[in-house]
Amino acid sequence: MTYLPRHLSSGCGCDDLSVAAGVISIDQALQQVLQHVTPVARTENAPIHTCRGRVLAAAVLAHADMPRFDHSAMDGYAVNSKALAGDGPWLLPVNGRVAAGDAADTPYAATDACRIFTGAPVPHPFDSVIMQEKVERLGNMIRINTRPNIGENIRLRGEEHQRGAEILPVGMKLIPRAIAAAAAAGHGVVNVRCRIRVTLLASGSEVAASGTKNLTGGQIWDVNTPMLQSLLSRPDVDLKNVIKVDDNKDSIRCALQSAAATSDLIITTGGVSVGDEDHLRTAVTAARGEIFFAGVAIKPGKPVALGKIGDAVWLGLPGNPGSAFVTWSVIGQTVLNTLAGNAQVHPERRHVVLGHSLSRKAGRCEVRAARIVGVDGYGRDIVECPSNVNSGQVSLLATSDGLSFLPSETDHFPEGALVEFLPFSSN
Ligand SMILES: Nc1nc2c(c(=O)[nH]1)N[C@H]1C(S)=C(S)[C@@H](COP(=O)(O)OP(=O)(O)OC[C@H]3O[C@@H](n4cnc5c(N)ncnc54)[C@H](O)[C@@H]3O)O[C@H]1N2
Ligand code: MOO
Repeated sequence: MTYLPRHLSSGCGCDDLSVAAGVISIDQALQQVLQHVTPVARTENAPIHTCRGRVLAAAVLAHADMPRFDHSAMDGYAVNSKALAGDGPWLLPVNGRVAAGDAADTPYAATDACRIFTGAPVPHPFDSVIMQEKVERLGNMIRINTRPNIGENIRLRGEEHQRGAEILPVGMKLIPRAIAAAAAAGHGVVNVRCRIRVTLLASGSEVAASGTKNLTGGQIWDVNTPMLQSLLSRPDVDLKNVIKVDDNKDSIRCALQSAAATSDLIITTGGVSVGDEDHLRTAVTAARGEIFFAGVAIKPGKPVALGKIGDAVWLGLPGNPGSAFVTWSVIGQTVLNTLAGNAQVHPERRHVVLGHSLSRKAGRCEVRAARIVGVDGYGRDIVECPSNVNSGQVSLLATSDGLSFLPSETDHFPEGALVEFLPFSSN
């Protein structure tokens, strides 16, 4: 059987051969992210039930052995199997009763039995619990026909983990199962990274609020703001400001400077390309910011940029909504996960099978929305992609299942080719 590795690494794994002049590969862009972006240092203690989606800033250690004491896994009778002489059946007197919550610190005679219930501590010297269905009750006696195994139906102290054991590692994103594990280890509060303070800035004089009635001239509805607001609606993000700015370098510079004072991350859309009305890069520089890269061999989304203004990271997404979505998914998520201290910085990709042949112009790694249409004989998902991509179109994204990655140097893909796939469910 052929095993394909689950893709947790950075790029598309194939876009580092020939890239257009002046742009870097997706892999290189993601390396730049890891080089320049560091986790936000602020941490806080929070009640565990509020921590879904938050990132652990300190490992969760067990406050006690788990289970904390030997206890019964069944309702029945605790007996001492070593005291059952010869062959059965055996008759034992039932002296005592232990229920969940009882202390059970009084020892019993070795030849006694004790009524016991699920979760109750097992008193000394009992070494097994017989389910009540397997016992015949005769007044104050029980009759046992089969010798119980030592340890039968007893959960032993520390068998799951010992006091001090690491239950959850630093950098883990808390899912409900992890919250359960923290609670079982004795924690009511955990230490998590503070939420990442984000400013979202949509640039473009033509951009009008989504839903605006009676658009005039060259106005368009704002797609990027609601799209990114919803993508940023996650527990590790505090979306502080949502701003719209016209294509004016000074206005953009002012907005960036004030955002930098209150944000860990500034996400802008539009104005990041090379035209006279594209002011983001010059505004970042005018705000005494630094640009790490501007231009990646990704289609759509080539002008995507990363930099820093003061202590705030700047992520410049292109204006075309399809490009903004793709670059957010491929690069932005890694930026945010890194800031959030999440140990898994890259969204996880897997391999899927192309359900049809596809030809295109090589040069950039192409990231196309894809729909899962079936499963092949090996259980691998089969996907279909649209025949071409327009970075302004987002309606297709809404009905797709994920993004497929077409390597930069390849211009023809036969039916059945394996391609990388980033499922939307993990976004
Ligand atoms: N001479 C060149 N021109 C362009 C290049 C290039 O390399 N050389 N790259 C093209 C590519 S690729 C992209 S992608 C776009 C991105 O440019 P910008 O990031 O500067 O984006 P804008 O020009 O501001 O806008 C592009 C497009 O998107 C619309 N838009 C902007 N904001 C929103 C919004 N919030 N909601 C919906 N739509 C939005 C805007 O009206 C434009 O139609 O540059 C190419 N040009
Ligand atoms: O890279 Mo752009 O997003 O093709 O239009």
